[in-house]
Amino acid sequence: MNALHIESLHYGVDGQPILRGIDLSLAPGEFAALIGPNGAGKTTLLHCIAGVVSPDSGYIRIGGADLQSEPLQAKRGLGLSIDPSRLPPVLSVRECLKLFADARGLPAIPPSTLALCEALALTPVLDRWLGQCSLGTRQKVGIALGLLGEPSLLVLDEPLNGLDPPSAYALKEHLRHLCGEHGTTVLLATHSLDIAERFINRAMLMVDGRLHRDWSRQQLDAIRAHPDRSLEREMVEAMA
Ligand SMILES: Nc1ncnc2c1ncn2[C@@H]1O[C@H](COP(=O)(O)OP(=O)(O)OP(=O)(O)O)[C@@H](O)[C@H]1O
Repeated sequence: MNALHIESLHYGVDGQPILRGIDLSLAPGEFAALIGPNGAGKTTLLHCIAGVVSPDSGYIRIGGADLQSEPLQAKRGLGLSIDPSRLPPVLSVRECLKLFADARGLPAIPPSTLALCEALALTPVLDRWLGQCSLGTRQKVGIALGLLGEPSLLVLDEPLNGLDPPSAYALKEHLRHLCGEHGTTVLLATHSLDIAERFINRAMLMVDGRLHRDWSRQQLDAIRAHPDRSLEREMVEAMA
């Protein structure tokens, strides 16, 4: 069964089409990047998958459950990184993690989340108010919240933005471990092609609300192995 299956997805605002017929399937354990120019529709697609906005037509199935007709079952397996601007400023990092653990039905902040916090250098700020944390720190908290409870499908919007290099490295290694060892599926939207191309095993180029090009694991391996090729260059050529 696919971790994510999308068919003929359309979405628009005020009569303006934003997503123009998306078909996409991700298998368990796939580590996929959604790339593309500004305004292509990447965030909108992630918001449709997370149920933040409802598509005008089409289907989204998460782990076999239809997002529209079985939303609770579909969202049970989904983790979404939280935008740092939406974190409550008057809660401490620990209180916020605890709140999300409660919402997932967990008795406490799971050890795996505390281990991720340690890897992301969040441990020293666990008792600091979110309103007093830097943007990069809140970005890390938003990621830790999305990963809490080890959901089987992770949807991350620009997770590497604002992360210092050691934290970005720790996050990539953590995600790679989740995909490889736990069969977690990751879909992340990113502009950090130079970083992403080294660890993803699938890349999809979105242009003007459509998936324009898809690179498989084998094609990415060939790009990595060639001294003159890069995903950045492939993307520019695909858009020419
Ligand atoms: N609520 C909204 N109302 C009107 N237009 C919107 C709304 N949300 C998104 N759009 C438009 O939809 C298009 C796609 O936006 P989206 O944020 O999904 O793109 P993106 O690929 O994530 O871009 P970026 O790389 O810049 O983050 C843009 O033209 C944007 O202006």
